[in-house]
This record gives sequence, structure tokens and C-alpha cells, in this order.
Amino acid sequence: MERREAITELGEALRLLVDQATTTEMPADDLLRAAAELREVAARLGVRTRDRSTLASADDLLGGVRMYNPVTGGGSALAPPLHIEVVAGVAIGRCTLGLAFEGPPRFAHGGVSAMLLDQILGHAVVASGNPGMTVRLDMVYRAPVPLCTPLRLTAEVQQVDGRRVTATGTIATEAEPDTVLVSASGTFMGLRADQTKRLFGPVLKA
Ligand SMILES: CCCCCCCCCCCCCC(=O)SCCNC(=O)CCNC(=O)[C@H](O)C(C)(C)COP(=O)(O)OP(=O)(O)OC[C@H]1O[C@@H](n2cnc3c(N)ncnc32)[C@H](O)[C@@H]1OP(=O)(O)O
Repeated sequence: MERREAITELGEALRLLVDQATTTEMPADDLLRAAAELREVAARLGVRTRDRSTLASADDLLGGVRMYNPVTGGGSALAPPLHIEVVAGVAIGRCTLGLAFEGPPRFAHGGVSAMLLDQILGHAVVASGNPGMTVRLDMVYRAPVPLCTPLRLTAEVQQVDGRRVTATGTIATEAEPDTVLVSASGTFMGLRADQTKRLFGPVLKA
């Protein structure tokens, strides 16, 4: 099996674990036994690791492959994951949030909605050919986002003004795609060469 497939397999197992660990009502003894077993597994994975200045060997930064991205990464225990495709400049995202993402009971944490929207706005911005970093993200929470419900996100670029790119996006359910639950407007700033070197120099050098 190729390494990226193995990373995704491990990611799926971790997401199942996070989901079960969040929903389990098993007694304390079972939780303690699971915790001990998981520490052993973690120790095996920790034999070879990377630091923050080293890109994951399975990643392809310029090709847009980020296996451990906390929103889209197939290898991430934290990612829903959000699956994004860009069609005619519009980024369309799909995911279902489990109980690990709960804020108010039955609904998603507001910060999770912001994270999803930051990511999908970023995809629309990259797809427009003007990559940049988020410098501002404005959120409007119109209605709570239901957990365990297929969601549909959209994002598109509204304006490109030199290095400054503005994009907007929404979260709705798949069942009612025209009822906007959360909307966001983001400003992204393209980096000057000196900023790219200062922030990402060690990673790019490697
Ligand atoms: C298709 C392929 C798939 C792959 C897709 C991958 C998608 C990835 C998606 C990832 C998605 C996740 C993405 C993430 O999570 S990105 C992570 C979160 N974002 C950050 O950490 C960025 C932090 N900010 C900075 O480091 C600096 O601000 C940078 C370096 C960006 C600019 O440096 P600096 O601040 O020194 O500015 P400047 O001297 O260059 O001047 C630039 C202009 O910017 C204006 N400005 C600054 N701040 C703001 C502000 N808050 N509102 C409005 N305007 C602002 C400023 O006034 C100036 O305007 P002007 O005077 O020129 O008019």
C-alpha cells in the first residue's frame, strides 16, 4: 500500500476513535484500559517524527497535498474531513460533523464553522490564482449548524485588488442548500517575497 493511502487509513481509524471516544458511555475501567493501550500505540508512532519546520514527507506543498490539514487532511484525526472541489471558480465543500465538534448541544461549535469557512474561502482564493493568508474573517451566524447532518459549503472570490483578495462563503445543509446557516467574508493578503521567506523559509529550503 502506498504511504498516502496508509496515512488516510490511519486517519480514518483515528477519526473513528475520536468519534467513539466522544460518544462512549462505557464505565471508567474500560476508559482507563483504552487509554493505556492508546499510549502504547502512540509510542510506536513517535519513534520517528518531524518538527514544525519540516514538511510531512507525504505532502506536496506546491501541488496542494496537505495530508494533515486539520480541515481537509485525510490523515488528520481532527478533520471532519471537508471534501472540496472547485467548479467554475466556486468552491463546493461537503462534510458531516460528528459529536466531537459539538458546541451547543446538538449543534456545531461556532469556531468549527469559522475553521471550515476559512479553509474553503482559502481554496477559492488559491483557485483564483491569487494565493494569500487570511488577514480578516467576518462571520454571521444566522442559525445553528446541526451535527450528524450532511453539510454543503460554498465559497467564491468577490474581488482582487492587488495583493488583497476578498471572498465570501456559506454553510447550509445538503437537504436545504438555499437556507444559509452561517456566512463569512474573508480578506486574504498575498505575501511579498520577504514575507514568504520570513514565515516559510525553513520549510521551503528543506
Ligand atoms: C487548488 C489547490 C488546493 C490547495 C488549496 C490550499 C488552500 C489553503 C487554504 C488555507 C486556508 C487557511 C488560511 C489560514 O489559516 S492562514 C493563517 C492565518 N493567517 C495568518 O496567520 C496571517 C497573519 N498575518 C500576517 O502574517 C501579516 O498580516 C501578513 C504577512 C499577511 C501581511 O503583513 P502585514 O500585516 O505586515 O501587511 P503588509 O505590510 O504586507 O501590507 C499588506 C496590506 O494588508 C493590510 N492588512 C494587514 N492586516 C489586515 C487586516 N487584518 N485587515 C485588513 N487589512 C489588513 C495592510 O494594512 C496592508 O494594506 P495596504 O496598506 O497595502 O493597503
